[in-house]
Amino acid sequence: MTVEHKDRPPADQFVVGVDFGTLSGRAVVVRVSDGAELAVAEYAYPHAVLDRELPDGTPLPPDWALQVPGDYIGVLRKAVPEALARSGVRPEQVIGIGTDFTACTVLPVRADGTPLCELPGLAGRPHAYVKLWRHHAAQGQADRINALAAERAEPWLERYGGRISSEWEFAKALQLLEEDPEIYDRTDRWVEAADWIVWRLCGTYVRNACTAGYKGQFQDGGYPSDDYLAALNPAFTDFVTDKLDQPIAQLGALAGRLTAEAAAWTGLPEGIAVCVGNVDAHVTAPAATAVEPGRMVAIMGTSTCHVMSSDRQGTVPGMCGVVDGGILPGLWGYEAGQSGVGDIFAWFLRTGFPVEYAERAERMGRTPHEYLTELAAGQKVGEHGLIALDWHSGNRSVLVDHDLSGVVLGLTLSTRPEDVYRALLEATAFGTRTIVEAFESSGVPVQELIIAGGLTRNALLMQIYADVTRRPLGVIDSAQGPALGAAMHAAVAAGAYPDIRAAAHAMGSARPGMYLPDPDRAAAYDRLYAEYRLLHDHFGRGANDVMHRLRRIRAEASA
Ligand SMILES: Nc1ncnc2c1ncn2[C@@H]1O[C@H](COP(=O)(O)OP(=O)(O)O)[C@@H](O)[C@H]1O
Ligand SMILES: O=C(CO)[C@@H](O)[C@@H](O)COP(=O)(O)O
Repeated sequence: MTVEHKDRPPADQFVVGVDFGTLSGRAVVVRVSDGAELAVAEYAYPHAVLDRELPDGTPLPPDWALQVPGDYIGVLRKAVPEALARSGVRPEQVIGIGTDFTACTVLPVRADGTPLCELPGLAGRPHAYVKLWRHHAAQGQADRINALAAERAEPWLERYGGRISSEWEFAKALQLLEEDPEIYDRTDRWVEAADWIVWRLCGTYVRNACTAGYKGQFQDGGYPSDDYLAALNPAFTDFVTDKLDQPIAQLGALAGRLTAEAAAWTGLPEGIAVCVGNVDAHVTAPAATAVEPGRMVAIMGTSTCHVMSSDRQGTVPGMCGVVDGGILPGLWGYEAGQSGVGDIFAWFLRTGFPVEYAERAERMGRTPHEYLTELAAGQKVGEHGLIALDWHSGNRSVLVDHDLSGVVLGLTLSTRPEDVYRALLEATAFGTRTIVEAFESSGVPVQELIIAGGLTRNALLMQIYADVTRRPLGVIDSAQGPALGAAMHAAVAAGAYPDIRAAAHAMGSARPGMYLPDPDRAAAYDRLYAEYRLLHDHFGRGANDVMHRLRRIRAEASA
């Protein structure tokens, strides 16, 4: 069904946005004319993240993080029809569906898109599964990729701040080749989950420009050369030609039409527009109306991604990449990030939240996060005497080293759980300030910080970020920013808007200056931030390599 473009679409047209996060998928039914979200439904992945063992019990080494692709189909079969039912919208009123995904979340598939982990006899092979974005076991391959690229002065390296991450497509594929060549050989396509889910919806495999650029190193019309790949590993020479290369489409483009199978899963009409895939961070920028240069959106959830468009092409040390049109057409899209944020807070709840605290929280009707946040909120800056490094999941920006690890300094016998929890909240704010300062000192100005993602629910965390960064914080209006962004791109793909900027002005919204920096707290945080940066450089830039030595000791012990 094609939609005639009008100045403002009719109020009875709707789109569905589906945000595939780390632990769950969220479907939202959105009104095309104004971005109103009529209903949302969430489906938690039954297998969550496989980081200890496969479903059949096969053990996994440290730093692995896999997922089961069937869980993603569960989101289409459960969350989408549930959101549609809750919305009261009739299926025939829906003109398109858009999706966004975590990235780089990649999987090996056969030519028809069948994941290798679903093939007979491969359920016990770790490399046959989806490698989640935070799969960090390819750091060795990433180190070799970086060393060889620097040695050969590969032109694309500077587009990624000088270092390629172990989280991205080439490092993960090289690990697959070198650790399970049979699975590598049986892989017809190496696919981003962002594109695989669109393939499942419309039967067409097209790569989206966002993951191709940031995670697949596609720059200036090409990938890293075959002879560079051959120098990495001769068996890797044809990786791009044989397993990666595929037509690339711009964000907001039409990937195809909803198939009969996907219509049966979702309850949506066969033939509606299916938008090209997108990434959960980048898709959120227009939902937060950040369509002008210099407006940085930090999507804070399990991890944090910092995305910002600029009219300047620059090199920011340790950024995740700069891609022409990576976020918005016609502008350079920058990405940076912190691979552990909400994940670090979750780790502390698993390991440092005493039973008596849990009982008190339950009696008060608070979640563990809410309870610890309330206890921590009353403290003055620095009162706990702690400082932490937010590297429990490695460091994505600006050091790009996932063999680094977390630190909490200053512990005494009187340190309480709420003290450590607050120190962890603050450490992630120091990490964001480090990134913002890297942009500023590289000549790429950050005019405004807008927060999106699940962590906007924590007001103390937001205020800490305002105080630490000494910047007013805007907050996106939508509690489902990525899903709204995906819905907006679906509206463009369905022809309701000429481009994503027009959709952003009609459907996106954010509140500027929701959290303002307090001068006294900001001054107190400057002292703690100075200590954070000393630790950052001491442990992260080679002065003391103890974190890497500990990993080697652990690897030897676990071997
Ligand atoms: N009130 C809270 N304060 C701090 N962290 C929270 C709170 N609620 C949830 N989290 C963390 O947020 C993360 C989930 O973020 P969310 O944006 O909902 O999902 P995703 O990262 O999958 O998109 C989890 O790691 C969880 O520990
Ligand atoms: O890395 C990216 C985007 O480039 C994210 O998809 C990844 O950090 C996961 O994000 P979430 O924390 O699950 O929202």
